[in-house]
Amino acid sequence: MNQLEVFRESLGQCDEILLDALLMRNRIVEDIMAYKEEHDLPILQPEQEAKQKKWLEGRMEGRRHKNEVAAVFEEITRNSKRIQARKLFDYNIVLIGFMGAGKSTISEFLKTVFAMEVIEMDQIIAERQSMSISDIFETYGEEYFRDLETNLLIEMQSKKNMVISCGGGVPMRERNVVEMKKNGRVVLLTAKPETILNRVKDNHDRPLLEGNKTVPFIADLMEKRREKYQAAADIVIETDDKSELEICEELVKKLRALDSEN
Ligand SMILES: Nc1ncnc2c1ncn2[C@@H]1O[C@H](COP(=O)(O)OP(=O)(O)OP(=O)(O)O)[C@@H](O)[C@H]1O
Ligand SMILES: O=C(O)C1=C[C@@H](O)[C@@H](O)[C@H](O)C1
Ligand SMILES: [Mg+2]
Repeated sequence: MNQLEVFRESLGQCDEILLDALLMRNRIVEDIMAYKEEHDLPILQPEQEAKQKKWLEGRMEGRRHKNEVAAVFEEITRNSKRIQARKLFDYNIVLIGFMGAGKSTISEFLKTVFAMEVIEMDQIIAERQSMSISDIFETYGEEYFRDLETNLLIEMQSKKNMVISCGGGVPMRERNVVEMKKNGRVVLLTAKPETILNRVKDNHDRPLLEGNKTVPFIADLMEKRREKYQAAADIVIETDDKSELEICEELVKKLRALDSEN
């Protein structure tokens, strides 16, 4: 064997070790999940991730290839999250609820903790049409916009493990509810009108609320939509005075309970 062949042989041995370690790590991730479920422990423990990051920084301090190694570990962490998410949910999670209920916030949190992909329906529709939602309403009318929503929900049926953050009016059309349920569990986020007002008062991106930022207006519109939202929901989560972590933990628990019934 010449020197080059010796190096390649050694590299191959390193890859074998890495491969075995990765397979073992992935199995342990699944075991941890199963243990947490069995013992009714919180699935989400973000402090663990922070601990692992700190450990790596300590171990790599002043060493060569620090950034390269950090990038590999980031990817390993992301993949562990994906493994967890796939084990927990083999469908899409569809978030519905009133403006300001926290659909986008909780979607982003699910993306962080489970590395799930997020579809912001309003954003995708606006991007694809190269128009703002208000302009689509003004130019083509609400029916046209609702058709775009229906088509996007149908498109999402071929995907798995996505978080779909719906526009506030999506569940108002019955067909949309039928389509979202074909490959998704529907999570209704609720909040009291006072909470909603508090959350949206300084924001100007919600045309329906512009000039109407009062508790009576929000309560009235909420009441008009309540029945349809409730009818669409597989699970409901009240979000008042709860952190993102608490809401997501409740979401995981309730969805798992629902899945074990079916
Ligand atoms: N659980 C929470 N606790 C405190 N603040 C929250 C919570 N959830 C969301 N918020 C805040 O409320 C505001 C509105 O939340 P978000 O944009 O996620 O609502 P949304 O349901 O996506 O609204 P829209 O239907 O208009 O898109 C944001 O500023 C967000 O930071
Ligand atoms: O509540 C609604 O009817 C809407 C909410 C927004 O997300 C947009 O989808 C649009 O402005 C309609
Ligand atoms: Mg949103």
